[in-house]
Amino acid sequence: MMSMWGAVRCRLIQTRSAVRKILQQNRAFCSGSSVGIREKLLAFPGGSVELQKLQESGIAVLTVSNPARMNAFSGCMMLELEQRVNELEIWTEGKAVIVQGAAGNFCSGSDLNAVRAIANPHDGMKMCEFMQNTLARLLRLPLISVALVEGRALGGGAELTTACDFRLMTSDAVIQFVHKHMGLVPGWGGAARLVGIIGSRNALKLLSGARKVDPDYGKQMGLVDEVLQCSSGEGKALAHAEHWIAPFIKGPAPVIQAIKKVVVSGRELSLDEALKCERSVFGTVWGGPANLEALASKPKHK
Ligand SMILES: CCCC(=O)SCCNC(=O)CCNC(=O)[C@H](O)C(C)(C)COP(=O)(O)OP(=O)(O)OC[C@H]1O[C@@H](n2cnc3c(N)ncnc32)[C@H](O)[C@@H]1OP(=O)(O)O
Repeated sequence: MMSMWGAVRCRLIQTRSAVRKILQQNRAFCSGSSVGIREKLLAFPGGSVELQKLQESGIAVLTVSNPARMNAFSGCMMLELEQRVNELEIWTEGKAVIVQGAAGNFCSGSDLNAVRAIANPHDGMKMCEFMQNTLARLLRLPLISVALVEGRALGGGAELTTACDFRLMTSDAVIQFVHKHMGLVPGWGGAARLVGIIGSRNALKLLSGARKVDPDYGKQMGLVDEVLQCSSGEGKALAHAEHWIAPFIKGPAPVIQAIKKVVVSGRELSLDEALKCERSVFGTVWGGPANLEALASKPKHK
C-alpha cells in the first residue's frame, strides 16, 4: 500500500502536470493567434499597469494608471496587464491581489482613440480574445482578488471588476456597463462573468439599461461585497480594502492558494472534473506543515 507521503507526492505531481498544461495553453496563445493584434496594440502607447508585491502581507496591488484618460486601457496597457498576470501566476508566497485605478478613479474601459483605430470586426475580435484570455487568467489566479472601485468603472472597466473574486466600492463610486451607449456589448468576458455573479435577469437589467450602479444598488443585487466608509480619491480606500481582506488571507500562502484553486475548479469544471481537481489539491496540503502543526496543537474550533 502507498504511504501517506507517497500519495502526497503523487498528487503533487498530478497538480504540477495540470498547472503545466494550463501554462502551455497560455504560452500557445501568447505565441500563436494573438501575434497580429499584439503588434497593433503596441502602436497605442500611454499609461501603465503597475504591480507592487507586499511580501510581508502576501498582498499584491495592481494599479491601472492612465490618469489623463480616466485610466482607460491603451494598447500597451493591455499587453502590460498580461505581463503582470504572468508575474502573479508564479508568485508562490502571495495570497491576494487588489486591483485598483490610479488617482481616485477605477478605469474608463478601452482607450477610445485605440478603439477608433482598430474599429473593424476582425481586429475588434482579436483584441477581445486577447483581453478575455488575460482576464480569465486574472480570475483564475491562485490568489484572492478584489476590485477596489473608486470613482468610475465604465465599459471595459466595469468588465475588469467582474474578473475579480470580490468588489469593494467607496461611498461615491459608480460601476456602469456603458457598452449599449457605445453601440457595443461587453467583449472582455464581462457579460459571461456578470451573469455568473448576479444572474441573467439582473445582468440583463444592467446591460440593457446601461444603468449606473451605485454602492447601495450594487450591494442589493449582489455585485458589490462591501461599501467602504470613505470617498474616492481620499487616499484611504486601499487601507480599508487591505483591512477588509485580512480575515480571508490569515494563514499560510499554500493553504490560501489551495482554497482559491478548489473554488476555481468548482466554479469552472464539471462536477466530476472538479472533484478530481479537489482531491489533487487536497493532496498538496494533507500532511503538509500547516496541517501537521494544526494537528499537534489539538485545536478546538469554538
Ligand atoms: C470592450 C470594451 C469596451 C469599452 O470599454 S468602450 C469605452 C467605454 N468607456 C467610455 O465610453 C468612457 C467615455 N468617457 C466618458 O464618458 C467621460 O470621459 C468620463 C469617464 C465619464 C469622465 O467624464 P469627465 O469627468 O467629464 O471628464 P472628461 O470627459 O473631460 O475626461 C477626462 C479626459 O479623459 C479622456 N477619457 C475618458 N475616458 C476615455 C476613454 N475611455 N478613452 C480615451 N479617453 C478617455 C477624455 O477624453 C478627457 O480627455 P481630454 O481632457 O479631453 O483630452
